[in-house]
Amino acid sequence: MIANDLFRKLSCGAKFSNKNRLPVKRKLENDNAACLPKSKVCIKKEKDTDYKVNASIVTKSPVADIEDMQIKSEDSSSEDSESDVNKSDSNQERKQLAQQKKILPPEKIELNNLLRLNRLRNQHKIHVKKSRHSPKVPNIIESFDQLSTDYGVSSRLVSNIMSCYSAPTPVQMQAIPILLKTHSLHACAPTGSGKTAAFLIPILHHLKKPMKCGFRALIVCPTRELAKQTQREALRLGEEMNLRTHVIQTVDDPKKSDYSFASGRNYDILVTTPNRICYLLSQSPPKIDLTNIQWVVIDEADKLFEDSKNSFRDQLDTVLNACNNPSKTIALFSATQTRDVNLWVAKNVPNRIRFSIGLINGAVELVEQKLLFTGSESGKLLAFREMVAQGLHPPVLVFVQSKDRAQQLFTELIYDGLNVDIIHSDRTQRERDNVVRGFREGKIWILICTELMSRGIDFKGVNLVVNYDFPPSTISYVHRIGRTGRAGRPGKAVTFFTKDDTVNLKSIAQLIKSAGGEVPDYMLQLHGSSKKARDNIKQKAPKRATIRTIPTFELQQLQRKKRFVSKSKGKNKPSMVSRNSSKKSASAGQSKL
Ligand SMILES: Nc1ncnc2c1ncn2[C@@H]1O[C@H](COP(=O)(O)OP(=O)(O)OP(=O)(O)O)[C@@H](O)[C@H]1O
Repeated sequence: MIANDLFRKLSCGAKFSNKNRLPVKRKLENDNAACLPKSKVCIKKEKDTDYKVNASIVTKSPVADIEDMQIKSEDSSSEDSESDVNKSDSNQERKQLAQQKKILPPEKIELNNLLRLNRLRNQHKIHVKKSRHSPKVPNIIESFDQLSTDYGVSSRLVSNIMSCYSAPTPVQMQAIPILLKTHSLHACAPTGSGKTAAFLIPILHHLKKPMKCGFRALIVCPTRELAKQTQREALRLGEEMNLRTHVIQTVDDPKKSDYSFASGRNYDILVTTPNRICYLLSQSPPKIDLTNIQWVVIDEADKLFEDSKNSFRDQLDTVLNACNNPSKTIALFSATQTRDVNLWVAKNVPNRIRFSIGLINGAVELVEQKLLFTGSESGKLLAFREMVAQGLHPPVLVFVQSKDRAQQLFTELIYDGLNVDIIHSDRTQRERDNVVRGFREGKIWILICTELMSRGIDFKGVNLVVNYDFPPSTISYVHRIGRTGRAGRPGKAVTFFTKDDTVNLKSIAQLIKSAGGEVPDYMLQLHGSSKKARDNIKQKAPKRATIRTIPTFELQQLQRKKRFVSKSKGKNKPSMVSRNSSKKSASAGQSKL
């Protein structure tokens, strides 16, 4: 077929007499055998083209080939009238097409399509993990248009989506069709990869319009900030659909916190933290009715499963018992996964589909990551000031390990004349809301925060994350630095460390390396720390010296001591510093920087 096709192209415009009408294949062979200089050129061309055609066939899928053939046969029909050869050519093509159709039954075509979709899954690093009880995994979607053609999603919703986003992200490609088919799901996808829209779009589609039967969807988030952000996204995607998305503001005011059966039930979607919902359920009679819930989404699932005083596992049991609709769909999303969550999900949602995008618990490759040894606490402050002096590009998020330290750093930086604020759980809700708004609007350039803000919060265009205090775990690291490098944008993350931060240093260095970053070899060769040490550091942050500028006088004293130490070391005398490690580290920091 290829030779015929080529021949037709090369011979375009030439006239053939009847006696030249040999079968095309034979004619080409004859031409090759007795080639004149002119025909040599033709043959050479023919070979070039032949090569190209062959190459394109190799790279295309069988389905694409069939489509190609159909297009070619249509094209050639216009040329056919020009010569008899072309007519016979076209006949032959039609025969071959019919033959192909015979060779490829509809199932085979379907199979080819599946192969193509699987190739796309690999390309987007979508890894589906099959389990015994999970249903058939729906095909991925490649564009948002498919939502209306394949799933009957309303044009209103599709146009809302397309006014926000042009194409689905990998997690959306796979999660949206799964949830549109109302299958339960457990998905793990990198920070900033669009998980929120992945669950909101199917929920908005299924709920369609407001109804007076109370909450039909429940989204559980670890913090109120994240709940409000999810509500905002729901309002944006559900514009003009009139669905009512509610965040519980208060549980103390009886008038404002009655969501019981008798309360009018003018709500559709509830976004909340587990504590609030459990509190309302624990009232007698319960102040919230969840009997009509068809969708339960657990966002940041592994955070909610972290052991705390009010273990979320118990809370979740309470919540799921209250959502007693047997046909509800349960979806769990997170950027990181822990064994605990996997075990819980396997036991409680056995029929879920499980998939992940890219490396599980990996850092986003778009973030340029750096580990910076500062020697001591005062070294950190110097390093931060140095970064400011060199020019910071706001907005910048700075993570510290406690509220006290947030306040200490704030006090230092505000006197440097920086446009800085803090957010932590001791601030009132109004203060927290104002700070988040100020940061979003660019009024605050540097936001100092605790672990509270490490999960889920989507500040547009954060340029830099500074881990002023070393994160308590690799998972915390992934989430903290995931506040930058979101939705395909690049970002930077700098993590300060001192000699007190060795427990997770190796694993974080490995993580940076696997995301394509550079780390010194010695970090990768460190001994791995024990599980006990890792658990301890998660439970209790290391004790650190107060964040404060060391007055010049004190600094001189420290330097004198340092000189004394180095002299006495030279004389092999016991070091003063070895008896006072914090001072030793302070001086080390000064020298380093
Ligand atoms: N299809 C898309 N195309 C472009 N941007 C998108 C798309 N979907 C979502 N986004 C944007 O990507 C950003 C991150 O989305 P989102 O907050 O849902 O991420 P996430 O995966 O939940 O992150 P995290 O794990 O940190 O919670 C948001 O600003 C969102 O508007």
